[in-house]
Amino acid sequence: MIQVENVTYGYGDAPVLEDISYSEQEYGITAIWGRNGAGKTTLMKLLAGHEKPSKGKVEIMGMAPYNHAEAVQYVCYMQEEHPFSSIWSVKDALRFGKYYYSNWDEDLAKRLLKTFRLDEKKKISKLSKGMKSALQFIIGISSHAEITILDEPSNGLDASMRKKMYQSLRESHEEHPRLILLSTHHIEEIQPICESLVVVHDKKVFIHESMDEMREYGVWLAGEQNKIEKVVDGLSILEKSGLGSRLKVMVDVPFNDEWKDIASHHGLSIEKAKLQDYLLNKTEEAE
Ligand SMILES: Nc1ncnc2c1ncn2[C@@H]1O[C@H](COP(=O)(O)OP(=O)(O)OP(=O)(O)O)[C@@H](O)[C@H]1O
Repeated sequence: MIQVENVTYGYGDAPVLEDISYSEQEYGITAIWGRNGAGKTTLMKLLAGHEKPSKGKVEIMGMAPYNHAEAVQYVCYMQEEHPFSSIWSVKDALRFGKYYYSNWDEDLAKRLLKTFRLDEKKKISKLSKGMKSALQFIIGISSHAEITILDEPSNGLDASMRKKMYQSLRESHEEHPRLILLSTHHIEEIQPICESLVVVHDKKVFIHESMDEMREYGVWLAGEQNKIEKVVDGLSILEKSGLGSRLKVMVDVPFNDEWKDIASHHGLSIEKAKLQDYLLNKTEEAE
């Protein structure tokens, strides 16, 4: 569905993404995570055909999306601050969605307006940041586009609205499976509804893994310093803190029965690290 081969792209001389290769061949929800300025939006723009790679090849359904109407008909790309016309109302934006996306689900759009308490008559220019995000999300998800790309859909939404968003996303995807790519800084919250994870870091697609796999990684071990040092010898330590003779370390291993047995055997406490903390450490380690 998506094929990126040896792509380099930058806005000036320095590349933002360099020689990246990445593909998605199955339906599912993929979260794209990375530090500020890592290049998530840039990757999404390349996929949506808004930018042309300086080197390499981007393909959507076997076609290069840049300046290619046939290819982009499969794509709905909702930018972070989507440039709606300032005179449009919410209703106008939905009318645009209905006109533009051939698989548009009007019932879903209407239902989601109620879920997010959006008034159809309200001018988009008068919406709060969170309400605008909700509108963009509603259009993105109601498009039923084969490839739906959402840039920071939860931007500005409060915790309760984010919860509603994740739930609607999962339900809609289960009813109409498709490929949904979304960038996020709320990885901890969104990971339960995602099939896979892409991490953009250091100009590369640094990680592309199934979420089931990623959820397992990152283990906190705590206990007596000498015991910890013995157990983690030769392993990748992602974070370390100590107090007196006690040590706490995050290790780059899976949280599984084997590690629970090792910890119990050495009298150490063991805990799963949060995915967000694990990724922050992994990307720091790689710097
Ligand atoms: N239109 C532009 N002109 C020049 N530089 C740009 C432009 N858009 C992005 N950049 C630069 O490209 C880099 C990647 O930006 P991008 O928006 O893709 O990152 P991001 O991962 O989406 O970041 P964030 O999480 O902060 O939204 C940054 O250094 C940014 O300053």
